[in-house]
Amino acid sequence: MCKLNRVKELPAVDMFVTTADPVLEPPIITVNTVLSLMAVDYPANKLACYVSDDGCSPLNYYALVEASKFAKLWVPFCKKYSVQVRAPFKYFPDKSVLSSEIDHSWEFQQEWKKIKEEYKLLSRNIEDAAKKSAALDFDLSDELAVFSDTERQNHPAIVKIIWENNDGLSDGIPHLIYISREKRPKHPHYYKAGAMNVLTRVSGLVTNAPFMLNVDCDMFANNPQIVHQAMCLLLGSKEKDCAFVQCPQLFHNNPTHSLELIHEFVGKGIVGIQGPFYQGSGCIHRRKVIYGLWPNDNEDHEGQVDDDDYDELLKQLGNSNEFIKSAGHALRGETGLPRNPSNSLDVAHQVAGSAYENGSSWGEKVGWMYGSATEDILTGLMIHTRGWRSGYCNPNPPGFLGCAPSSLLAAMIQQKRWSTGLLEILFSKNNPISATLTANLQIRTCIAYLYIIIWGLRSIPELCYAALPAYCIITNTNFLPKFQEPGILILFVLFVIYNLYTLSEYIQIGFSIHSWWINQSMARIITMTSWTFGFLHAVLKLLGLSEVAFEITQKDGNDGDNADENAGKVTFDESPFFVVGTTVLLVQLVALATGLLGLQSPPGGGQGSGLCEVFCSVLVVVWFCPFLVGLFRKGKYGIPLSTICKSAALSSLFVYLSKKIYMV
Ligand SMILES: O=c1ccn([C@@H]2O[C@H](COP(=O)(O)OP(=O)(O)O[C@H]3O[C@H](CO)[C@@H](O)[C@H](O)[C@H]3O)[C@@H](O)[C@H]2O)c(=O)[nH]1
Ligand SMILES: [Mn+2]
Repeated sequence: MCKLNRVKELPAVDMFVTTADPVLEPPIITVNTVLSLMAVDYPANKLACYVSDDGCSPLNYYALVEASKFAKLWVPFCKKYSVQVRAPFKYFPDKSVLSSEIDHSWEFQQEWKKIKEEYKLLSRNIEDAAKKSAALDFDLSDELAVFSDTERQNHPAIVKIIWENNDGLSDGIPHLIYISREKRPKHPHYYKAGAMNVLTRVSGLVTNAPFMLNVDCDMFANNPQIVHQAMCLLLGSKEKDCAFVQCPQLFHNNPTHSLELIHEFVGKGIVGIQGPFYQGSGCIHRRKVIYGLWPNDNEDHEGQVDDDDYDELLKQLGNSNEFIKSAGHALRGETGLPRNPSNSLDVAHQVAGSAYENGSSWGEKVGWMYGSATEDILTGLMIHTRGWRSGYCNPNPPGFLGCAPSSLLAAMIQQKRWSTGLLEILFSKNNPISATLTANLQIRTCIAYLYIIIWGLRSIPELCYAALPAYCIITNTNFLPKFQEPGILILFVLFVIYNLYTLSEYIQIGFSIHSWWINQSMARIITMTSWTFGFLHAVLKLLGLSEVAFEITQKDGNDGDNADENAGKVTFDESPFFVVGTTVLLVQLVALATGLLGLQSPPGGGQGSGLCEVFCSVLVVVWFCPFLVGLFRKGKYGIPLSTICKSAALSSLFVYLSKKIYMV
């Protein structure tokens, strides 16, 4: 355990939650995240929770107001009984808490029941309000009047204090503040990065905590000690050793997600170089680093303030005197006077305005960086580029748990955005290579960044490799040695070693063989579909022909009832991702049928295709099994006829071109 008891007073932490769409991100999810943060084991007067709502949704606001009322029961209950998981949607279904805790008295049982009922009521109220708002029959009471006449992409800034811990009680309930930044059609808003920058500025005015925790709306605090744990790293080392502390992204609805493997076998290695990448959620940043400070800005003058450095930075932060003053405090490590949140509201609206960043360096040198759909990796890279290190916090139980996309389509959209965003970084002037050559990014960290940011490039060779066996079978040629030739042994050994090696990684961390297989198949599908589109999108953006938008991932509601029933079934729609996937499959099927029926072209100069080509083709079919099943299913679990027709046309084109190229 760490030595936080040596610290006289715990520092304040501002906690940020971002949400952007009350349909794709049901408010009850955000509410659970907020409740879990408000209930962490940390003095309540040192915490403030800020929720950014890019959806400008009265429903979200209403849900948070209701949540703040429930928090008055929930937070004391959690602290009194040392509840482990402080997101009610996870806590209440787990009946074992009632039976296993022997010393839990009759009193506990009564309270448990009462609070469970209250949570049910809260969920129901939010659901009812959602139905009304869907029918545009939402009662805009006085409090909600600010939302009238607003459009999602066109509205003034709304900053509202939902709950204020007025008496500064350490065992009270932390402040809860709602922010919907100004949006105007002509002003770019930079998606999540823009939202994070507004959160940074508004919180700078209101509480100005030296540390900022940020989580996505679907990522609840799963370990009530997490803020303490992160502080051990942030306060326990020299500043320059830790610009931010990142908890690995883990998922409550998909514990065997392939990201887990990356954390285990790549992430932990990176920790030993300059520290983990910033992953967008479950991370605590130092405010002054976000304001653009370099590790050596105050190195030589321990305790002394180098005014020139700071003045230079302050110039970049926009033109609100109040905000600059607060940023000055933050950069100098002074806490400033604790303020009453309601006193800062006017300026808060100003810094949440869409024009505030004009002429400043937000998004370029300070704050969350603009220019990539994976703003997290870019922002972390820029911090590492300045020479900072980062810390890794992976307590048991895990600090945060999020929600992985549960449908194939949602995963494909997310992966497309990631691959585009990562390539945007590769193609930008801030890429890791130039960061190593011209700034302070260590060479091994550079390689680690390159390892992930070139993901999207992989789609093209993979598509070629998938096409190759089919091409060979159709044209009766070969790209692999014959079965009886000794050369085949080399390939066979490589194939077996690769698969055994990846399988052993799964087994080492206690995952099943089945999860290995599912992830192998998903990796092939995602690479050939999402990453291809991601790559094309990044190229179009590079050529100035397209803009990259942040398509939000669909999050499932917290009821989880329907989830099990349909688990494992893949749903399809007319999305182009499925056209590519179905085409890859059909091409193999056509090739295999051609081979079986002996319709191949007569062998030319070569030896004709053999068993190895057939094996490769069958392997692709097996990887694309979800599509094969989809061909025969009806309704949403079947591939739509229009998609099959498009894919059939593309496959015919492939066969035609293969024969044509072969003839030439
Ligand atoms: O215009 C926007 C778009 C998104 N978000 C928020 O951004 C977060 C992440 O969005 P999500 O759709 O869940 O994307 P994911 O791909 O699941 O997110 C991962 O990837 C993102 C980009 O790399 C990171 O920002 C996230 O932290 C990381 O969890 C959510 O809280 C959204 O509400 C906004 O606030 N404004
Ligand atoms: Mn997400």
